[in-house]
Amino acid sequence: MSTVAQGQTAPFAGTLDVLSRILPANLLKPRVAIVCGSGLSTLASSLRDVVEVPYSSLEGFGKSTVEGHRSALAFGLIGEGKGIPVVAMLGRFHPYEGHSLSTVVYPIRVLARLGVRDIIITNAAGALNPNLDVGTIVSIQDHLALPNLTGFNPLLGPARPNYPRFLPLSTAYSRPLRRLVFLAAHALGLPRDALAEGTYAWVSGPTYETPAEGRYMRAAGADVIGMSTVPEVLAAREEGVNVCVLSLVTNKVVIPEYESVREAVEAELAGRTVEQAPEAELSHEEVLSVGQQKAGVMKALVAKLIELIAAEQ
Ligand SMILES: O=P(O)(O)O[C@@H]1C[C@H](O)[C@@H](CO)O1
Ligand SMILES: Nc1nc2[nH]cnc2c(=O)[nH]1
Repeated sequence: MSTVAQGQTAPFAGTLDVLSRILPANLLKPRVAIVCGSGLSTLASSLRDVVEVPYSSLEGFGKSTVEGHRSALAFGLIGEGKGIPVVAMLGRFHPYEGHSLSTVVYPIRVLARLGVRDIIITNAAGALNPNLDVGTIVSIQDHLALPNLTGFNPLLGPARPNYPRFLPLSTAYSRPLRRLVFLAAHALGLPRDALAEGTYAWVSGPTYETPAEGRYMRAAGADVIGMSTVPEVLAAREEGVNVCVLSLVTNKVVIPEYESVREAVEAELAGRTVEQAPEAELSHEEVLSVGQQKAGVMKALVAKLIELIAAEQ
């Protein structure tokens, strides 16, 4: 197995050939794809008649090395009767793992070639908007990607036949799919504040934000922040696939008011004590544990959304 270097011709024929030999006919042409974010691989447990294909058997696929991500595609059916064929990526690739941007988006391009028309991309994210509580699902309506604006973009490279040179992104997050997300939440009877709308900021990671960085991204208009998703959105749009992104808020980004250590020391020297707020630090364990605890609502929402997508055909 080799991954896809920037500028290298992607090995689609080999990947598709392996899949066509492994999968039964009713699973080979999935209509909808799900990308499972950190701690969210249980989203695929709504599928039945599942066939799992490890990434290690697929040329061009990398290995997910982040805890909470599995290295396999799961093909299966959702819904009653004949069912809707769906494929789930049980884990994704992040650039901070050392994967090239071409490897990060290669699975998305493969899914498009299998016939996927709608992709539901999920992630675990930190809330910058103080009104978003942990456990809220945010339907993403836009993104803010400093890496894209400063030269780290999966679409960089020579123009290719049949692909737009300048991809417009003003409608990247499908309004028809966002409508169905809110209808799905209504059908499930979710409380109003379980689902919000907002803008996702993409950062490369693997460091979490400093307070100043968090404050900056919030001031720039972002509601949640994470280390994935946007490269996948770009590749999906370039392939002509409709995109829906759901972020699960696993933590609030810590943006404290600065407390002066100088004033605390001066008070101490003067024999007074000054109360200082406890300092907080985020960990991936916290992200995963919240993701796993709250995955149930996300799973129900994604399954209902897929049923509504199929019903609109
Ligand atoms: O793959 P996602 O975006 O769900 O994972 C988030 C972002 C980082 O990869 C990781 C940080 O805890 O979780
Ligand atoms: N950058 C970033 N990614 C996250 N993924 C989950 N939580 C966070 C966060 O607070 N910041």
